[in-house]
Amino acid sequence: MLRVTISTKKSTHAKKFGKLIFDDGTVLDGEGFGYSTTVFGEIVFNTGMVGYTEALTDPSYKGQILTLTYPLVGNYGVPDPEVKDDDGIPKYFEANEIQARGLVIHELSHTASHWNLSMTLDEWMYNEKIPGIAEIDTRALTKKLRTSGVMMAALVVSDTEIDVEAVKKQLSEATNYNSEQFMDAVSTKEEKVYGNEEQTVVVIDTGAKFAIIRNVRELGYKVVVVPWNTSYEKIMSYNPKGIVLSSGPGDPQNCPATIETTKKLIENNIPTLGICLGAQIIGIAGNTETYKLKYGHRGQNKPCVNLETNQVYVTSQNHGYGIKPESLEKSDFNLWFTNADDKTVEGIKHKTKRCIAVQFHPEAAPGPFDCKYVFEELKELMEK
Ligand SMILES: NC(=O)CC[C@H](N)C(=O)O
Repeated sequence: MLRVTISTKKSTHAKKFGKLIFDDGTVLDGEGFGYSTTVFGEIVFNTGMVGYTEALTDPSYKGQILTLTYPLVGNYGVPDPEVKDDDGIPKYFEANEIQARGLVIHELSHTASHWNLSMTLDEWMYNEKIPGIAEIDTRALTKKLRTSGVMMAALVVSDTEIDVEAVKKQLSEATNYNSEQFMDAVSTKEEKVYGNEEQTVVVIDTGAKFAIIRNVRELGYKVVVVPWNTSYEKIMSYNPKGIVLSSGPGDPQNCPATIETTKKLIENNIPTLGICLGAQIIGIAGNTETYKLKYGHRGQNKPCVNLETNQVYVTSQNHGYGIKPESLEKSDFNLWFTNADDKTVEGIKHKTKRCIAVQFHPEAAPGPFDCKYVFEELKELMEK
């Protein structure tokens, strides 16, 4: 007989004050949860219905306060970070700790039930010292961001009354997201090796999600993860079959060392796949231009058309910058994928070299696996 064990947990923390204070002066009242503290960051929204554990640990959310539009959050709890895969990578998370600065939701589920939960969302965020605010109309908030564009905000969770004027002053002095430097915070400090296969793929870590490493491992290669500013010569010393430029936070222009390395990878026809930030870096290295989107693409149901097959795929996305469509014309790339909603650039292929890139997340985590074949395309390039 099949026996399924469902774990159930209840949050036990006392009620806290919570306020969300925007750059434009708007103040929203809510109920604080997680850790009592004040954070400043760019406030963005994600329209996915599930996947808060993956989203919160995605290093691309560094420096951002994440709003979830789905109205009920936390009901399946949080799995055990100690559960690892065969390479010793946490199985259910995208980094070793929460990366977003704070979380904004409508209703927090105080009771969580799931077969693999080890704690509630409230407990996890408390342990990781991350503030959360509930009882916010996150759909109205999303409409606001879609109209005005993303902006800086403060999220305050406190056990005592909150002094709004004092926080407004701090917010006006906080470092703007656009000029924050994230690479030292998200990139590995030293090389990391996974597996002992004969052939190697080097992942340049500009804030890589664990799922990117997992997917390259599934292709059957040893993976060497290197810091974001590793030189071309150092990378070639691993004798790689191919390179993956990872996802990551912030403006791609803040990764000049990676852009320089990428120019050489392209010049020397080294098989390369870029994902999200990695795609933008490849774009800049190959003479396209990037720009900041008004409110970005963050969700798991973003339709993209593969122009080679005219097939539409539902993709997982989390980005605030993009490659300017009009800059492709005079660049070294052809358009590969386009966004069916707003015609933004979702994938590019080099005209003559073994270099491909996607703006969406073929590794999903969270989201649909429909575009996993992009990793197979890298494999084909490596075996050409
Ligand atoms: N997920 C990512 O790699 C994001 C890329 C980049 N930081 C952006 O926001 O566009």
